[in-house]
Amino acid sequence: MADTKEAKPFDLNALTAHVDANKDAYIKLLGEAINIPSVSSSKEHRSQVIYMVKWMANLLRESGFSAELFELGDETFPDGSKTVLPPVILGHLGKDPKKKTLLIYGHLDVQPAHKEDGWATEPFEMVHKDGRLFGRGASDDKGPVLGWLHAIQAYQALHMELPVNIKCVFEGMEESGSKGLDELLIKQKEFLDDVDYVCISDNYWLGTTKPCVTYGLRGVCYFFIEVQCAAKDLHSGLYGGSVHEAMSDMVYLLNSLVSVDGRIAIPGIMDDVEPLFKNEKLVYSDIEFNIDEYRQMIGCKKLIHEDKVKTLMSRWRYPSLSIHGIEGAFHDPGQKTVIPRKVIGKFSIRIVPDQKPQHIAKQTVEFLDAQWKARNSPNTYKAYMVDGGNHWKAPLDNFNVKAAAKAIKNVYNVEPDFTREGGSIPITLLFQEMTGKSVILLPMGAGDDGAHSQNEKIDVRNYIEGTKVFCSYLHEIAQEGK
Ligand SMILES: C[C@H](N)C(=O)N[C@@H](Cc1c[nH]cn1)C(=O)O
Ligand SMILES: [Zn+2]
Ligand SMILES: [Zn+2]
Repeated sequence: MADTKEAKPFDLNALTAHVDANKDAYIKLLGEAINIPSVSSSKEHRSQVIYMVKWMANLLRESGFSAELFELGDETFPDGSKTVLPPVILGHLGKDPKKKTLLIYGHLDVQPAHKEDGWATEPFEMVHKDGRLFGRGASDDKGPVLGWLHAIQAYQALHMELPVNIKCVFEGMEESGSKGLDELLIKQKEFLDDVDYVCISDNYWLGTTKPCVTYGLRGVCYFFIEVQCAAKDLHSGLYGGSVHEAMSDMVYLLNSLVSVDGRIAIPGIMDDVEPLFKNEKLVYSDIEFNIDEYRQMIGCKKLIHEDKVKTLMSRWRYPSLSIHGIEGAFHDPGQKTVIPRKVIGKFSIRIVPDQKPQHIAKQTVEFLDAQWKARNSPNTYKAYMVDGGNHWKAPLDNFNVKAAAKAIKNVYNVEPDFTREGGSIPITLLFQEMTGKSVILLPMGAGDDGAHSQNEKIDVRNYIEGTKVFCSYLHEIAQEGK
């Protein structure tokens, strides 16, 4: 926003007071964002994702950003149908050559959600209850994206000069593998030329009380298995016993992938996992993490490992395989007696340094092909990787990490934990490789926010204090060499 008044000196107290005073407006805006069902995985919601991206671009422009929308072309689905991808926002605010340039990234799309999945309230209508803001995307990632905007607006409202030039990349396909984003950034590579630091707020604290700075992510390789047994669904009473059923084949294949204690059965899958470095376990033992609280929070009777270090290592530095669902299978309540004609099994493998998506794809498909051969079913079968996203790990000894830790200390008055994240943000490694600069994750939400789950929420405290952390970080990151 054009500012004719003389700039005031930096004052964190004034910024935090401004954030507190605007709490209600910030909550209202998050409510507007949550009410847009920007689910990237379904064709039906695509217009809503596009609407969400344009909504955000307008907010950025109102705050003085130049925010350009870049089209990514079409997405082709496995059945051959196509739909347009949502555009990506490449924005910038300030081009002062004397200032450093910070790149922030976030996503405006969300995971699917239906009240019938077990939500207490409508997922796309924000509910403010007991200091919590419920709704799909509250923590992942609409709250953090708006937090950045509000932090910048706080500087502007108080006529404090922004300490850094800001660039932003906000996309609408992160929850579906960030389709098209790599290609766009490679094509627009000059956009990243002058970036000095990258900061992403799209993950969560480990627990509910201690803030953290995150230096690693797992990657994700997502697979489909298709099995077809007939031209149409069949009455199981009339046809059962005469047909090789696709669903039985699918259960056999999916069951072959992983053992009860989480061991992935694919031969060679662990070969490229980075060996433990000397005393690595100490890195995890120092982190504040209560294994019983964790177990209770997720509502499990028993975890695979009872031990804190092993659990953290299994979430952060070892691969895992999860089975997500079977498209075409009957899942409604009640008793439908059908033999589905075609089913698509969906599973993913979270990958870690030094595993490579293409190699994982080859090992996995070869394994499934061998299982299929052993099954000796006459049905039609196909297994393939639909998306492969890289892991990311960064050094901790740099100014970006220091600035983030200082910002946390300034606001929360604690030293953060340094964590890795079991989830994935596919574009992170490319930012690091293309800029050659430090990338960090600075989470806003808490470990119990329920991202991707029922009743996702962000606590008002995290939303508001997290915005203050961003205010402070914008100042701290500008201090290098000063
Ligand atoms: C950690 C981040 N907020 C997130 O939820 N990422 C997703 C990304 C993804 C990639 N393919 C599908 N989803 C995740 O880790 O599942
Ligand atoms: Zn996210
Ligand atoms: Zn997510």
